[in-house]
Amino acid sequence: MPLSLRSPTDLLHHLRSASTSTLLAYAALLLLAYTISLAVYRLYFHPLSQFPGPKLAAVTWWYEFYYDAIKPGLYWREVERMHREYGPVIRISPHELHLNSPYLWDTIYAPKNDKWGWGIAALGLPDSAVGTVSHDLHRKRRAALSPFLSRRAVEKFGHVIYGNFEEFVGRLREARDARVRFEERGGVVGKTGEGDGVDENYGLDEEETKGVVEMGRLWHCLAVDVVTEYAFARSYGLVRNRDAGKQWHGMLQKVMQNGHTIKHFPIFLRVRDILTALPLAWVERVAGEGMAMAVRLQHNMRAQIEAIKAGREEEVDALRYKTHPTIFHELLQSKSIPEAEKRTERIWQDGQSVVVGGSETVAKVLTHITFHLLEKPDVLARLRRELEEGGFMTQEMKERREKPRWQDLERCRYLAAVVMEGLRVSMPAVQRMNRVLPHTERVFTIPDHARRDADGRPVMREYRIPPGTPVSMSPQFLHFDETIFPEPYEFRPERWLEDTGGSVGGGDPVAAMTGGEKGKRSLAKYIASFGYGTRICVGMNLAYAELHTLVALLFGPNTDHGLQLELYKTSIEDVEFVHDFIVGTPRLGTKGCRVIVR
Ligand code: HEM
Repeated sequence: MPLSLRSPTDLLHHLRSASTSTLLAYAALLLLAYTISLAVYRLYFHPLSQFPGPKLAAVTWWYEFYYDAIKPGLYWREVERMHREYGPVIRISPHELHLNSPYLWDTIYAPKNDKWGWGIAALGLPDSAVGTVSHDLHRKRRAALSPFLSRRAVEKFGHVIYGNFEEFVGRLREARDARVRFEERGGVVGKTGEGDGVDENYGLDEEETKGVVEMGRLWHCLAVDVVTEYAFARSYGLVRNRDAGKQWHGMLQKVMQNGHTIKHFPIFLRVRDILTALPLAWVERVAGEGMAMAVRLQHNMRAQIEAIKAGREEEVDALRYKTHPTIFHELLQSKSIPEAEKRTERIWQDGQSVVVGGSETVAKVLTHITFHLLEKPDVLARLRRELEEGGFMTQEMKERREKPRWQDLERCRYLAAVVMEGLRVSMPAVQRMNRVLPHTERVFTIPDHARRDADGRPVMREYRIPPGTPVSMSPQFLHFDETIFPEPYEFRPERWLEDTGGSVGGGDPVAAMTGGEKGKRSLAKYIASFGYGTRICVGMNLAYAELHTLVALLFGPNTDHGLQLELYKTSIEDVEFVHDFIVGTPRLGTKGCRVIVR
């Protein structure tokens, strides 16, 4: 019988009397109609409909999800392909434009633009400075954080880096001894190819017992130890505790790999909340020791904050700061934020962001530098020569067995160049940096390399970005842009010495990067490893102090550990960035940057 509905009451009556299968059919039809109209809207009527890009990416988030989560971490490659086909401004999802032009970084990141809430929700730290969407609120939160990480503050903490480095050297010595013992039993570890005593089928752990060290993990543990001692006045001790380091590092790799899935389905963040609420023994059983350590860190931070607030941290050993005030003392005393901003539930998030922000990033750069120095003996030799001849250690310092100071080391131009090149190639932060453009149209004119004029020059094009549009840019496109860094895949520190703007070795590297020193921003302004503009990394001073000092301590001629590293079955494919798991990650299945110690 044909359906005749004359009023909404008829419709309701009809639905009430309809069978389940009819209702399901109606629901499916409705869903189909909604999907089709949404697709039509996004393709033809959406404010971004005029921008080029694959139709599927404009219609649905699943396009991005596929490359992010299934491929995984390869959407950046697809975005790179889209730029080649469609030009410098493209639509990469229903709501987001991606821009690729070295000339737009200041335009997008220097103004007071907000972050895009969707883009940073996966971090799970909405009340930390880094997770704050609003520009104005972020300014206050950052002002409270900055003094703790200022240059002056960092200069006083050289001993934190040296102390933890000693533990690191201890681990390298253990590895050397393990190799010697293994070889004494007739095994062979080294670049011997055929007949090598370490079987390719061995896992990393088995290799470790024969003296092979995966430097990515060891640097990571050291970076965690330094940043936790700096921020919470007690080192997490991952270098010393090999198993804990392994668990923690493994957990973090998984969290980073799942970052994109959480971005698309933030509901998974609730799993973290549930885990935090469970007893630690259960967390360990359900999610492993690494996750239990992360939850324990959260509990400790909360307890430390509460104890400081109540003035009773001296009473409990586990909460007492051993050597210096913690990041939480700084935040609780800050005049830059009102009392409401000092609630425990907010400031532990700043504590967490410092651990997350200051560990794998630092480790990634150090791992790349390690690989390239060991792979290029001429670069290593030049570095050692310049450190030797630069006068960074006086005779008295050597006699007193003192360590070189960061303030002095950063004057070594070649060391600074090695660090800058490490920052460029290692891609410690590869995620798209989102900003929402303000509520007025933005217009800019840039070259479109996908279209050429009769003389082969890129055509200049004007782009009008609708108000309120989320836009993003990716550091990897900047760092490997051959118009700025010729032969971009070559690790060539010399390019920084040729830089007429003198980006390196002339003093404060942070000032050089942020344009604080007039005339010192030529090449450095094309480095976005630390982010860019108003949200640039607040931990840069500590990062540079670690990078300069640790490279000089491990590879320089003035230190007394007497150890020599040699790459072990490691090629560029084991370190170079392939997957965007928030930090740049090499091919899946690699055993990482492995060395043996002599
Ligand atoms: C080579 C080392 C490092 C790299 C490559 C790096 C990279 C970055 C990047 C890309 C951002 C901006 C994120 C965004 O736009 O949302 C950032 C922010 C941040 N970093 Fe770092 N970082 C490094 C070292 C550190 C260290 C050592 C610390 C802690 C002591 C730290 C703490 C932070 C914090 C707290 C923020 C948030 C700043 C804000 O939103 O105002 N980072 N970092």
